[in-house]
Amino acid sequence: MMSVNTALTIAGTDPSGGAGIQADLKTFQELESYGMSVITSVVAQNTTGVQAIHHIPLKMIEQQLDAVISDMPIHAVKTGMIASIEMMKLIAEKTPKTDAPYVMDPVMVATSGDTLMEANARNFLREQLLPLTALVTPNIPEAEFLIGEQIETVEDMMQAAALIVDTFGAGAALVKGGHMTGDAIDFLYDGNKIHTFSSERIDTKNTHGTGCTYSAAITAYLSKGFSLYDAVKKAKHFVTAAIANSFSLGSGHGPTNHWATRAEKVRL
Ligand SMILES: Nc1ncnc2c1ncn2[C@@H]1O[C@H](COP(=O)(O)OP(=O)(O)O)[C@@H](O)[C@H]1O
Ligand SMILES: Cc1ncc(COP(=O)(O)OP(=O)(O)O)c(N)n1
Repeated sequence: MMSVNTALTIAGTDPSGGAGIQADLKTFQELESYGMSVITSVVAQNTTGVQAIHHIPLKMIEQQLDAVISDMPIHAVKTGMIASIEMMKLIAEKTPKTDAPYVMDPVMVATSGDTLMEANARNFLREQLLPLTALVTPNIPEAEFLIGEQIETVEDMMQAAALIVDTFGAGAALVKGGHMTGDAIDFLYDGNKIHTFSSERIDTKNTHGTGCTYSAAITAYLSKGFSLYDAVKKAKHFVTAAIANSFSLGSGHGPTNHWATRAEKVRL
């Protein structure tokens, strides 16, 4: 019998296919981890921004979680958009039961500027959910919120990664440099050491869903048993190729190309 590794995403949706659950499942599939999903919010959005949000009733989120956790093996879990404290409480109660590494993309605001997490839920995320993670993957504004300080330099990014782990209790922190200028540099602090992952900045406006895709790729690699360092290294390659081969679809920030590494014909 063929053995298979599995990854679960708990997140909101993107009907235009570039971000959220859709990006996560595409990424899991590309990286040959069997993808599963629990939907927290249905979001009417596209490359130009968010038009409307419908939160799934709490009971239904719980039933989705129970359905997966009670029946399926889960080798890695990621969360994306979790809008409210009530949803966070549920996830904090249920996900540890999976015993799988937990990757949190602390989605607060979309690139378009639309808010995806209620303001009062941010502190709860930091205080209650963060300590459950194997890895948290904030972009610059999210890292600034988590540490309560501005980030202006690469030294600030490294310090933020260390603070998020040593002070706030995340298992590891990957502070992403997509919002900086110059090369796209990310810093991983694993509790012992800072690791640097760098690529040239690609001149494109098609970056819708980059954060979702990156954290989903890390989750897929962890589900397959790669170390945290190797999972991030391979995922950085995956997201860079996805941005470099992105699609000018829609009239705003187009989506990335989730099959770009397959097209390279290189098995990572
Ligand atoms: N224009 C770009 N060229 C190359 N890499 C980029 C570019 N924009 C973002 N990245 C990379 O994409 C990944 C996602 O980062 P980021 O855009 O900061 O996240 P988010 O989508 O959560 O805001 C990171 O590895 C970052 O360095
Ligand atoms: C449902 C949903 N979740 C997360 C995001 C944010 O996606 P992200 O990859 O952080 O980047 P942008 O799409 O904002 O560029 C989202 N838009 N929708």
